[in-house]
Amino acid sequence: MIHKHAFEALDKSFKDVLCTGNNIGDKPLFGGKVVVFGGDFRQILPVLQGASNQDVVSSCLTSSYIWRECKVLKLTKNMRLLQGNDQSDVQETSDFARWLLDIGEGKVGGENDGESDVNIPADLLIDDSSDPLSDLIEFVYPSLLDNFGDRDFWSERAVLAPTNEVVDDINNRLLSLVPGEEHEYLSSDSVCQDEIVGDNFDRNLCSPDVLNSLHISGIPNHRLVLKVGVPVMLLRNIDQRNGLCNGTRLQIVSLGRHVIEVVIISGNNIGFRTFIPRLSLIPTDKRIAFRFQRRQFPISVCFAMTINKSQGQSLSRVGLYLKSPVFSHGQLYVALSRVKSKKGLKILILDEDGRTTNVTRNIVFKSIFSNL
Ligand SMILES: Nc1ncnc2c1ncn2[C@@H]1O[C@H](COP(=O)(O)OP(=O)(O)OP(=O)(O)O)[C@@H](O)[C@H]1O
Repeated sequence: MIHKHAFEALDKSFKDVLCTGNNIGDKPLFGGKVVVFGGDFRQILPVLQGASNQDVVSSCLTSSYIWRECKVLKLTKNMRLLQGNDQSDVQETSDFARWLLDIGEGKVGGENDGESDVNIPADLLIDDSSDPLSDLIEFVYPSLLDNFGDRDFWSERAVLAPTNEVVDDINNRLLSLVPGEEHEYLSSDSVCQDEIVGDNFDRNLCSPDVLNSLHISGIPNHRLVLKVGVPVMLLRNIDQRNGLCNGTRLQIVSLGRHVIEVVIISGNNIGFRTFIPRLSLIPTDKRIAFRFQRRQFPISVCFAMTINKSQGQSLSRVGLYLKSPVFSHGQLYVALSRVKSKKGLKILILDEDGRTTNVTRNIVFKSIFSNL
């Protein structure tokens, strides 16, 4: 979800462009233009590092002066679930849709202050078996080797997990299973020049080895290993008109030295073939005390993806792997609500001892709903 400051900046720009006079208080909101916002406050709220629950809620549109002048209209049908089910499933679909809303609003798991343990129904769980993770992967990607060449097979399925670490493990596991020669692409990392000029910058703190070892959300890893045919996700907006946006899923067609040929497998332009170049990417993570740039292909393997990255996607098969529980508002709801049918969802939950369980954590900052 977008920070309220983005909407407030847009409001002020519209007022500057469309209104006369110097007193901003006299100018109508958005310069008098009607603006339609779309969103779901059950989903993940703005990501603010190190912020308290209250800071996060305060960063939302509902805490802005704009909200006082908004009229709220509510959508009542889950179109995603209506698409993926036939008439025989009406009751099951309606019960599942209601359960999803209850998860999103923190009504499952009894009275709580925003964090609760919820019991997941048995028919959604991967049963205890000798290798439950393999069972989850087999559910999402059945007969992987037989289907490897089929583009449609990759377009509507994913394993989801809360953290990048778990996602990387699953991606590496699946990459090693699929046929084909591995191509390794190493990034070139360097500290941005403006950090160094005229400063007592300690270069030893950020040697190439240190920079290469950084794993940062939204930035491809230093070492990117790919094979022809694997699904990858684009990590930057490259060409929105042709459907090449942050989050678009692609399949590798060929692996060159300087460019990678891909075909789009999700979004508006499925089937479009194009080339992805290396880009210089600068992380915005405030936990890193200096600015550096990584020159790398802006893609990551996406057999598995983080729950945050899955926002906006509609999938026919989802395997939710909760090796550790979710850690922020809306993540469980987003993960569970990506599927087009209940049949397309399986969940594997591990407890602290690594044993399968049916209980997991749900986090809902309930104060976000107070202004709606
Ligand atoms: N009016 C409609 N008729 C038929 N299908 C629809 C309609 N509206 C949405 N859908 C389908 O429902 C799915 C979800 O739509 P969309 O991604 O626009 O919703 P959303 O509110 O952005 O979802 P989310 O925020 O949960 O990602 C899509 O597969 C879309 O094709």
